Amino acid sequence: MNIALIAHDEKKEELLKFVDEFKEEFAKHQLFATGTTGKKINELTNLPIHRFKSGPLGGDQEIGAKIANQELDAVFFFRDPLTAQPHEPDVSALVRLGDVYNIPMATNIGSAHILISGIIRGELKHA
Ligand SMILES: O=C(CO)COP(=O)(O)O
Repeated sequence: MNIALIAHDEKKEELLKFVDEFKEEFAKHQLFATGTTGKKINELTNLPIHRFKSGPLGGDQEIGAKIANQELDAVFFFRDPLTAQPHEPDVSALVRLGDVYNIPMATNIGSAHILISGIIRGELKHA
């Protein structure tokens, strides 16, 4: 499966810990990320990961384009709901496209655990 991993700055530690915890599973998939998130995941886990631009510089839009081209099967997007983002329109556009194309998308650690469980069990449509 093609999986995108994205986190806002205040949520990066949480996503890193999550990816590290499920490293064995993530290693079985093709991973994509926004720039800084991908760099940090790769440094921590050594997992190969395709990095797009940093979110505020267009990375969210690049991932959105991948969704529109139906090239992503699942998205983990740990959003920070308490901090204003300069690229909020891009964030909304990414989430919107996820809904347009019915892409399973976890936007917090609670739903992330459910989504990774589904992936591990092969319950996703494209798994
Ligand atoms: O801003 C982001 C998502 O909206 C994430 O971008 P970075 O991974 O480059 O920090």
